[in-house]
Amino acid sequence: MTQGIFWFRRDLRLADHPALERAIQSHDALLLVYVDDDADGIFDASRAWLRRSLGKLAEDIRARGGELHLIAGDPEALIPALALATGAAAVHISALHEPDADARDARIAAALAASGIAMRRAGGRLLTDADAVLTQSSTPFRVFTPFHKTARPTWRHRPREAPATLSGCALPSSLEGARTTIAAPRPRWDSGFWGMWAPGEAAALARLDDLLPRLHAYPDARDVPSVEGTSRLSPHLHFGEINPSRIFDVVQQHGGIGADKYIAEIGWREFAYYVLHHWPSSLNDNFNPKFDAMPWHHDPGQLEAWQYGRTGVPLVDAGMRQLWHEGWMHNRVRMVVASWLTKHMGIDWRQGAAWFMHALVDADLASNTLGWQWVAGTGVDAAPYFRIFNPATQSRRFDPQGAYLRRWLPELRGLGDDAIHAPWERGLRVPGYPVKPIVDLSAGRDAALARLAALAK
Ligand SMILES: Cc1cc2nc3c(=O)[nH]c(=O)nc-3n(C[C@H](O)[C@H](O)[C@H](O)COP(=O)(O)OP(=O)(O)OC[C@H]3O[C@@H](n4cnc5c(N)ncnc54)[C@H](O)[C@@H]3O)c2cc1C
Repeated sequence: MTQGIFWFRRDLRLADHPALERAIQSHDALLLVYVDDDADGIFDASRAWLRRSLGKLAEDIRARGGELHLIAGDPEALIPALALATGAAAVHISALHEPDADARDARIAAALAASGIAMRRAGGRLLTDADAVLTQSSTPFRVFTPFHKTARPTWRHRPREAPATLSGCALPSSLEGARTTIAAPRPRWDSGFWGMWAPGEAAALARLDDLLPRLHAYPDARDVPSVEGTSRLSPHLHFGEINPSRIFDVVQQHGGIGADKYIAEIGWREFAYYVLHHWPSSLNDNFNPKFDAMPWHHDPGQLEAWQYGRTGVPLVDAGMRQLWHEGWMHNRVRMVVASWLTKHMGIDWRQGAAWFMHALVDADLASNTLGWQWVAGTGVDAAPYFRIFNPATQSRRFDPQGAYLRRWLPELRGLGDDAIHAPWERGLRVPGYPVKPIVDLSAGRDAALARLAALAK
């Protein structure tokens, strides 16, 4: 009988799971484990998600006769120890496609190999082979559209049913001391999340089903923050509760208006991982080094006003409060709040990205970094720095009746449909809300352009 280990990470599902399928085919007995490593890049809001997602996965595994063991500690020590204690022939994983995590996996693979144990890595998080999708001169793409045109024809989906049964291997007694549970946040700041979210594979598949009848409206509705115009699949994708190949396949088969636009957004996620793969330093460094000399503004007070939705700019404040209450923010509003922070307030994109990583349930190194560098104008793709969103104009355009603003800023509910976008323009004073924006809109824009001009010299 051969023993194997399946190490779950951000692939918390049972269907469409190439690594799990291979592990089941390779061994008679499979120990299923999740290692809770606080240094694993799982930040606060997403940790609340993780806790519930693991609970659902454990239930799904139990229903098939198996057991998911949750242990805490450093995987570099625990995985080899577990493999030795169980006499495993191989440890199976899905690739994470993040520079630090991949380097750690390579070290674990080397440690296992030294004991004659294999580490078997499969895909399942992405559709694109980053090393195979290149320009005609064999260099990586720097711009989304040609990347997407080249990558999309290579995307494939091979449906895989969830296994009907799973074996229930016990945790070796030498590792009993590492057994853990993930505690609920204290205080329960996440309580607002769960009216909106249901972590787990079944809920991810239900979200995909829910999208299909709305797909025809997606190209326009995706920009309107007051309606459910998008799929809200991002945290499910982040935790691997659904394989993006399934989404691609289902949406492509459904077809019609909206399918291509939706698939292009899945393409942006692919592009984010592609950029991270080819330029791993873009996690911390400006993609364009010209911006290294940017004189970012250091102002903890202003940063905090942005974080807690007290800038006096309704669309920015509504977005930041949605983020705090739901652990998620609409994409259009993410762009506006990020532009406001980096351009009008002149604060380094890395500070905004760090707050998002803390507060988003879909916090994802690749997509978050690409999003911030794109909006800040320091990144890949043709998004110039001098593109500066006017938050009042954006608000009037994408939330004309102020429905989104009224939802998240109850203090402004009594204002008229136009005044609510920029109360200061009419000298309106609303108790409990800033009298004017923390940075004047046109002065902030001029200052941002002046910083750019100084860089160009
Ligand atoms: C500053 C900034 C930070 C961001 N941080 C993150 C993040 O940490 N995690 C994250 O998943 N997305 C991030 N995004 C991208 C995007 O805002 C979210 O993916 C999207 O809002 C999720 O909602 P949805 O699932 O309803 O999207 P839908 O419109 O339904 O799109 C479907 C899927 O496509 C992918 N997608 C859509 N837009 C993008 C995009 N611009 N970049 C990458 N993938 C995209 C997501 O996986 C999404 O779930 C960020 C964008 C910006 C501007």
